[in-house]
Amino acid sequence: MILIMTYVNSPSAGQPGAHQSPAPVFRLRNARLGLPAENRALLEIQEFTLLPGERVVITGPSGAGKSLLLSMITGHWAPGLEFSGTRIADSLRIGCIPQRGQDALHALLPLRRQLRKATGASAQQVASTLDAVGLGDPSLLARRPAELSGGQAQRAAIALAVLSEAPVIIADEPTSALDDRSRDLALELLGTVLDERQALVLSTHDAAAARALATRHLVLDSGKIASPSASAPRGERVSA
Ligand SMILES: Nc1ncnc2c1ncn2[C@@H]1O[C@H](COP(=O)(O)OP(=O)(O)OP(=O)(O)O)[C@@H](O)[C@H]1O
Repeated sequence: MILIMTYVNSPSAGQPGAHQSPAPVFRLRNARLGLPAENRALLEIQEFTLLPGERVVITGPSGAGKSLLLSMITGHWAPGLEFSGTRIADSLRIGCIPQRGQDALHALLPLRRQLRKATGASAQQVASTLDAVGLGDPSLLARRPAELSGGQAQRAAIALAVLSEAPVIIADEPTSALDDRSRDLALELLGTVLDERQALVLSTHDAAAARALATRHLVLDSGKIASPSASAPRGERVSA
């Protein structure tokens, strides 16, 4: 499976202006995903702006629209759904950390080789990133994804996201398949190894994830953002 998805680009979100704040990497305005056959909206987002380096955690009850919001960001939604509104992306690249790390990885290629192939990163970059996520053991590097534990595969998926250098990383319930120890490690890594310019949007049922990571916490309910959403200054976390 290819981790780095491409999607149709729109004109840059960056607006030359007097403000010092960085240009957004992604924006939605008056965005709606709906079922035209039933004339029904599933998700309506008036405004969502993502800045470089933000760590946005999305929570909300089952069916609230968390996965649909992530699909609005990637630009890939299920057949039969219709998007309307404005969707502005500043880059063609987006990284994805799925629920199961194995789903981000090519099933047949050894770990180190596939990270180099998928990202074009140097051997040195791959080695240091794998080391940073705790996969520096040489015996792991030659393994195929099926030969990794769930936690190791998730850390490999995080390494892939880092090496992709994609400005936006989405993660759909990335800790839900992990035991407590692997979950804590994956959260810690997400908070530390992503580049400070990479923006992360993570959906979860896990309040600990929101506490550990979020510089902004969005709560979705019934297909809408339940306001107000909490946010913290750059470099700080919000409590969920
Ligand atoms: N392709 C589709 N066709 C029809 N309805 C859909 C489709 N995809 C999602 N929905 C509906 O949209 C709503 C939001 O779904 P979504 O998967 O985004 O919820 P979620 O918050 O991610 O839930 P969960 O926490 O259970 O994963 C749900 O009511 C779901 O049934």
